[in-house]
Amino acid sequence: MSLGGHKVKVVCRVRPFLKTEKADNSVAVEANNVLRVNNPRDSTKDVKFNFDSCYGPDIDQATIYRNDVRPLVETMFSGMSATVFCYGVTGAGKTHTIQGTETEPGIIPRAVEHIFMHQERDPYDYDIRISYYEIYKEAVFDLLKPHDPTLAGLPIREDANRKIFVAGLSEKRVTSYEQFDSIYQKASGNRRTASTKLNNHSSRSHAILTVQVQWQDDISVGKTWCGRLHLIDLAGSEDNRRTENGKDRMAESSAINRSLFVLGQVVEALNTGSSRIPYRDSKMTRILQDSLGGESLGMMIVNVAPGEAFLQDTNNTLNFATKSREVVNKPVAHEVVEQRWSAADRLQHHRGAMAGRTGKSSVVACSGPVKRRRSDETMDVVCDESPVHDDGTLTSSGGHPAARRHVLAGGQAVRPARHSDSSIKPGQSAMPLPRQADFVQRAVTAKFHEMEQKTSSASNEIMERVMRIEQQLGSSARLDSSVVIDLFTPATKLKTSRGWLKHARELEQKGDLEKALAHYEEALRYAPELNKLEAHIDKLRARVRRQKRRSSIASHGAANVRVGNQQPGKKTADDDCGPLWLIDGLAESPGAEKAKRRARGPTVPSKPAARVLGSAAPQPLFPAPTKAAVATSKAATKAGVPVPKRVKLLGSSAAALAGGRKFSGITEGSVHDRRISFGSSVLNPFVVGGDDFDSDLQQRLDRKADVSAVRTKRLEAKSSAAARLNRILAEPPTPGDDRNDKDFVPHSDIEDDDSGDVRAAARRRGGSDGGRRALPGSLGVRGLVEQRRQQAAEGLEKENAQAACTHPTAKSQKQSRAVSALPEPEASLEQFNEIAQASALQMINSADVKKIMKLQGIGKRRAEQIQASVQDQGPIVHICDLQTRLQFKSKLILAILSTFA
Ligand SMILES: Nc1ncnc2c1ncn2[C@@H]1O[C@H](COP(=O)(O)OP(=O)(O)OP(=O)(O)O)[C@@H](O)[C@H]1O
Repeated sequence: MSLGGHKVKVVCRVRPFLKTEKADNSVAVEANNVLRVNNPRDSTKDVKFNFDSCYGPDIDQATIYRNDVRPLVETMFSGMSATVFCYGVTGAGKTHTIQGTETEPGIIPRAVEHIFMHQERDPYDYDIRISYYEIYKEAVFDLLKPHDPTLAGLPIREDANRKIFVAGLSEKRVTSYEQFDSIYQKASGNRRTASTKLNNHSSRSHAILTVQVQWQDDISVGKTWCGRLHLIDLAGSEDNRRTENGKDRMAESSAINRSLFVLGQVVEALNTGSSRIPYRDSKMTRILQDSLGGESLGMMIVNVAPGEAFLQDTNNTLNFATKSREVVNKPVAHEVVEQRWSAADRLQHHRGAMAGRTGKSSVVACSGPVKRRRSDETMDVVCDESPVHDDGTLTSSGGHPAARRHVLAGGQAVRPARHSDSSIKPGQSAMPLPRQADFVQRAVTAKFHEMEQKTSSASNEIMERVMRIEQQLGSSARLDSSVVIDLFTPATKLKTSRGWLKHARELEQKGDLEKALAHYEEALRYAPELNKLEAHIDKLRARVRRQKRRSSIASHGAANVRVGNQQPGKKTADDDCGPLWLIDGLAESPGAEKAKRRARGPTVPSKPAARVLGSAAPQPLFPAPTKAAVATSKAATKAGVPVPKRVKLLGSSAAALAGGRKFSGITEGSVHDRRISFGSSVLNPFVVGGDDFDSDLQQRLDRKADVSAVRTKRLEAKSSAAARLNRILAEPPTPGDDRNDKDFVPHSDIEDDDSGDVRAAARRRGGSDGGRRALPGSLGVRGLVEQRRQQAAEGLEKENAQAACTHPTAKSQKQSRAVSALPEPEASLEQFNEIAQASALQMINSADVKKIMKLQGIGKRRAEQIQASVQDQGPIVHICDLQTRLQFKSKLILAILSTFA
């Protein structure tokens, strides 16, 4: 029943200045419906906005409700839907208007109170239900349930009448205002709010409270009417520069602003008559779809914050509100909308109705949507209207749909029982029938009950299926495929299953077993009761496995089946290992293997793999492990010789393959610590092996032993060389005949030498004489040390040669280099160190990166550091200056000195 075009009503409300705000005259209500606002671009000019009503800061909540909201609430009782939503920037007073406070209740409490008052006045029995949800970051959450962060948002759907609803949303039936209030207060606590710079309790979501009233008309009996009221508190648009939102608040804010932007686009599209209205672009507009250009009555309360600070926002809000006034709705009265009820309700109602019909209960009226006048309390709702006249003729039309089911094919009908009449049993007529009709009546009654039961169980099943789906929808955004299958009726499931079966059989006949298997499995999903099919699938699975194994062996070659996770064609380190013979009989116990080996005796082939694979007949293949083999294996394990990981299939598996029999070998396994495991079977390590395996292993062991012997010798040689060098260096200087006067450097000469020469640097080392002391070993020391140096070098060379190391290591080479690069000699270790220091300083003060890098422990970075320091701060006088100037650790300084050691 359409009631013609109806424009969206727009009401403007200006909130009072808050204590923290500075009052001004930038926004003012001029008349009942005119609002004057300073032009934000030119404060000398004003802009005037016209709305259906305008309320200033001094107008209370009751007035607004009485003047504008109450008439809209009344329309519910004509079976219409109405929506009231508050719009405005953050802190403009939306929540205050719609929700209010304890002392100043807002629209929601007033409207609900009004509905209950209306109910008391009315003769009808109203079924009042509420649902309450929020749209937070584009996801819908049920506020009547405690917030569960693991749950995804609820989906928004369209029913058969193209009405939008939230699937899986809970509804609560309320019978008094007090009950509503306690539920509402608790649910409001679940709403997400946060403190921002502009509002201490800023709503971070759009909140929608729906009150649904349903009742049955007593004039047009059988018609159930439903009126709905949606009360919406939209979150406010936010300028993040002003709110100074953090990361979390920003994410919320962008979701809010985006949905409000879409709201603007929807209004624009409606006003311009666009072919596409972008309702679906945001959850909020999707929900408001019916109220903006739909079949609901719509009212928008525009909340405005006064003051210059909000002037720009106020102008934007009012411009949007003006546009919204042009939106036209086409409200209609809604008759019975049972499909909106949750499956649980429908099931409950249905069960109640069925029970009522069979005389088990008379509580239908309390749980179901079908309401009756209070005066009919004791009467079963389905018996209210009889489809038959007293004379047994069929009513041509009308009557409750449920009652219509009482009519039978043969034109006979039964008048169902009234529960108020306890003497009448179910199925019995309330009216006496002619005698000859008794028999017919009984037969008909029996038939009727049979049909009722069938219908009842089918309906129950459908209801239960729908309930399961609704639950799934409520708990997760994704539907399980099994639930989707659950949607089908048994007949559809069987039909679908047959379709899959047909294809599967065709594929099996063609020999495409894998695909056939997949099709059979799919068929089983739809008809899990088919036991034979299950057995067939098992068989087919085994066949597919065998087929795969055969093709794998054919492609890899039976003699070279790899184990482990190696990728075919990719060479790994294991490839270099020798082959590991895998001998068949893994599943057998070690005892049985032993017996077999004993029986075969010494006729073990030396190269079984080659032989067996080349032959068509199976051959005995278990070489008895010789003592030597056992010892070798143990030694190999001990020495950590890498275990070969390549496997060759031998034994009856390979032989069977060669002989054309069914192959039962194993292609997957792992080798660990010389044991090969395949599932639960573990191969005895000593069964693994053949002559060539053992000899290969022995060879490797020998090689390993050689290598370690060489290494030990080399190490010994090195350490003795080092010891020798130390001894030489530690020996005290013995001045003697080798004294060489020309090597004596007079003090004055050194002092004048600023070339950075080692001795000069050594002299500069400090001390009481200021470094002017001549080197103590200068009396012929050079000759002596030169001799020692030569001796050391010779010794080292000799030792190196003795080490019989044909491949000298880098370290020994370095050592030799170090010996040949020994600095100017001196007589004692102390003096030698002095010279080392001087040499190091000489290289350092050269400020040549390449030269500096020759010092041990100095890389390019450090060398550059040193260079920069020398260039900036002058030469380094003492080696310890490196510590103070460049924060070098003493370890590093020692390393530098050791360059010359
Ligand atoms: N008419 C009014 N009378 C008195 N105080 C008001 C009025 N309107 C709003 N306020 C006060 O202004 C402040 C902000 O109001 P409210 O929280 O309702 O704003 P809002 O528009 O819902 O903001 P947000 O969008 O951030 O949730 C509150 O402290 C509220 O008490």
